[in-house]
Amino acid sequence: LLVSVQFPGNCVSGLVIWSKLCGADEFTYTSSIDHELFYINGNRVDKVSFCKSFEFYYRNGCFLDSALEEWGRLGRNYCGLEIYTVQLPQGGGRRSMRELGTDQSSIRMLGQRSHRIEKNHVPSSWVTPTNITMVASGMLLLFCSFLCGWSSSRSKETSKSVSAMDPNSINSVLVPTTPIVVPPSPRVGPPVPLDRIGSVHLSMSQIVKATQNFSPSKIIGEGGFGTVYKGELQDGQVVAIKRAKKEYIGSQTNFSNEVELLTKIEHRNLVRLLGCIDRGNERIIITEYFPNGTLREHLDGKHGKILDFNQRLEISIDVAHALAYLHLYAEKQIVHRDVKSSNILLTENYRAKVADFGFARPMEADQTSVLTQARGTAGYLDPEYLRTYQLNAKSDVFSFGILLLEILTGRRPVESNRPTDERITVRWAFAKYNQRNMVELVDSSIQEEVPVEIADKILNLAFQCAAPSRLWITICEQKLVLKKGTGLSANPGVQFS
Ligand SMILES: Nc1ncnc2c1ncn2[C@@H]1O[C@H](COP(=O)(O)OP(=O)(O)OP(=O)(O)O)[C@@H](O)[C@H]1O
Repeated sequence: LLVSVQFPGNCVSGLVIWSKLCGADEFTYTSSIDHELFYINGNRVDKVSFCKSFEFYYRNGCFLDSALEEWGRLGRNYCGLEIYTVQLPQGGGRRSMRELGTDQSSIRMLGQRSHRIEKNHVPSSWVTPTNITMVASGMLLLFCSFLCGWSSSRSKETSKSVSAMDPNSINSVLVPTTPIVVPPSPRVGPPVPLDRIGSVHLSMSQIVKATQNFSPSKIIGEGGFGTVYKGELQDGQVVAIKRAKKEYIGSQTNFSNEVELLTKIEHRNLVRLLGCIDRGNERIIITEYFPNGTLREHLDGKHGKILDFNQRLEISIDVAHALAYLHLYAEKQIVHRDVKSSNILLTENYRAKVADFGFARPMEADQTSVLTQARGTAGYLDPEYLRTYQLNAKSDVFSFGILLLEILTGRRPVESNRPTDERITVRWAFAKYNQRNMVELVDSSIQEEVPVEIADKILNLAFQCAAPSRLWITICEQKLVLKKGTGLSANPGVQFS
């Protein structure tokens, strides 16, 4: 939901947004003859940060048409975005502040220039402890590790996004599908030599040989920051070789630092780093190879066979175990920052391996959160992290909640081709859940019957994890930890307590 506010004097305007996905933020702009000032939640920010945040919210459909229209009418389109708004028929979709106030939200005036929605962000049904005894024999979160060097390429200030326009929709938005990066933060740790890291020590010429000189026929995937090749080593071992694009190789890379960190991490649900090369213009990571591809590909039906419900539960548990390891048991706590279905690789037996640690961030002992640039992928990003840049493990918990919804529904976190009110999966699912419409919630491609009580528990957990406030995410996180070794069972109906 979004409320647009015009302030007196024609020189100040603001946007206040609230949504389950996006959280609450106030965007304020002031101008006088010789300067412009930008604020987010009352804090002065530079124009670049302001526009990046604004753009993110806009692209995720967090703004309501009426507010954008107001913003545009005031001539506040400073961020170079083309704002699309379409009048809804019969007045639907235009909601005034007053309407919002009577519609579950109460609005508190914080002063002439500042309005904030004080709605209880989490519907009460999300937080009833008895609702969820659930989950997770390891639905603990947070994963681990490695993919060393991606960090390096990603530590550069790159903001890559793929735009998907849906001109037929009520409110066309641009949806970034690859990781977004907001302002930079200092990196930690000195670089270390990489030569002997991992169990596979290859020279560049051996890599060239294993990939047939990076032959296009050996490409198994393309990410935002590099190309992944299938490589066959001299001893017959098949590996995945990820080669960073040249444009992401910079001098300030912390590639080696991260490699060193990630090699200390080992868990059966984490993709194993086998080796790295950081020489000249090359940043290469060698990992285990998984012929079964990514979870997202399976949810999209790209591998033919559809994942059954049991397999989906196993995968959820595996990811939870991986995250629990990263957050609780690794030498240093590690926040992955990019938990998503396309970063979950599947083994031949459909067990999950969390991959892609390019954004992963180690936390120092006793450090509960760290101020850092917002990184991750749209749709999976913890709104509080986005708002405050304070990163902690709860951001991964949030992403895990979104992932659970993906696994159960088969939908992507943001479905840009659907009608506006169905586009954000967590909102859509929560609405259906409140209507007790379980049939529509469960992926229709699942052939077997899904026990309603199990689907209910998964959803309940997902909503607690993907709550807009960390207060509620904490509840989810604690439950997952307390429930370690119990709860979610891959054998539906037997042990899902
Ligand atoms: N170890 C692996 N085994 C098999 N396939 C892999 C492996 N690693 C990556 N891939 C394939 O390569 C694709 C690209 O992976 P990569 O990690 O570079 O990008 P991504 O995570 O999809 O995108 P981004 O890096 O932009 O988030 C994956 O989607 C997957 O299909």
